[in-house]
Amino acid sequence: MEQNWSQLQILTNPENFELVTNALIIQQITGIENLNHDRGLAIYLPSEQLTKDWCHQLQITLNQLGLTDSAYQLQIIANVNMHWGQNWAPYYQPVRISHFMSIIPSWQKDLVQSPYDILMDPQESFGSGEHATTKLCLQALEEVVNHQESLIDVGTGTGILAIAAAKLGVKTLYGYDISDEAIVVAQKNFNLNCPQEKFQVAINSLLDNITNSAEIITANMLEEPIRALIPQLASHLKAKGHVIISGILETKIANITQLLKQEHLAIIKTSAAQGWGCIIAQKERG
Ligand SMILES: C[S@@+](CC[C@H](N)C(=O)[O-])C[C@H]1O[C@@H](n2cnc3c(N)ncnc32)[C@H](O)[C@@H]1O
Repeated sequence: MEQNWSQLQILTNPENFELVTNALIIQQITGIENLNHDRGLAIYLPSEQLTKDWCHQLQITLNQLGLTDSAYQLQIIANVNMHWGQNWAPYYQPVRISHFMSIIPSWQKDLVQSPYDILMDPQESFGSGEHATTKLCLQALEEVVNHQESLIDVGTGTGILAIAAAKLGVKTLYGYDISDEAIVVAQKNFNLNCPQEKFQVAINSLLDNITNSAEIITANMLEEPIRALIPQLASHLKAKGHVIISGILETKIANITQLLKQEHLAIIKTSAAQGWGCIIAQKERG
């Protein structure tokens, strides 16, 4: 039977995006996209799941996180994909990441133009390329990847960063996530894009009990897990290895760079888009 999906739009100012993202993650939602012109954030849920009770619970969570009712507006667009691949299509156009990399919805394979283009099912987990933090990490990967052998992607989500790294030439890829849904989706997307490469994906929080190291570590997560991850980074990075961090607000870049420096990671570059920040840092010594 065909699944009906509805879109929930949370209309609010960009300075509230992190709080709304936190609330959605608490509600077990990871597939979050920015609405055009930064009008707010949107998610998709099976229509029968997107009930008034569900929205009420979200309002309670938003409230607990400090967002008052007047700061946002919820709007439901019912049954957006009556026909899979037709009604989704207006919402998910290819997302241009750089001169030679785009994210293409998996049902529009014919739009793939470059070997670096990535196919994605955007509805599945956070990491469809729509979000500024994912774009910033992908752009950072293009700058950093240069014949390295291995990459660890913490909070892999759809696996999008590991896929991009594999396409850019990294040979051994590891992805970790606390969500079992993400693990399945990441592996599926990886196989769709890079069937010939190896991707070891596992459920794990941060890098707890992980013994392997890599030349690049990517982590696009909220500020709290990023802060918890920073002390672990150096020991999982090979000599002169790079970390790419995003998911933090642009206003928090200075705080996070400070923590990275304390772990002897030198700041190579910071960038920002739509209020979100991204940091590239490098291990100073082996
Ligand atoms: C913002 S999404 C990023 C997805 C993808 N890497 C990207 O760049 O688009 C964050 C992901 O981190 C995962 N996550 C959150 N806390 C985590 C933790 N402590 N350890 C591992 N993964 C975590 C979430 O389940 C989610 O899939």
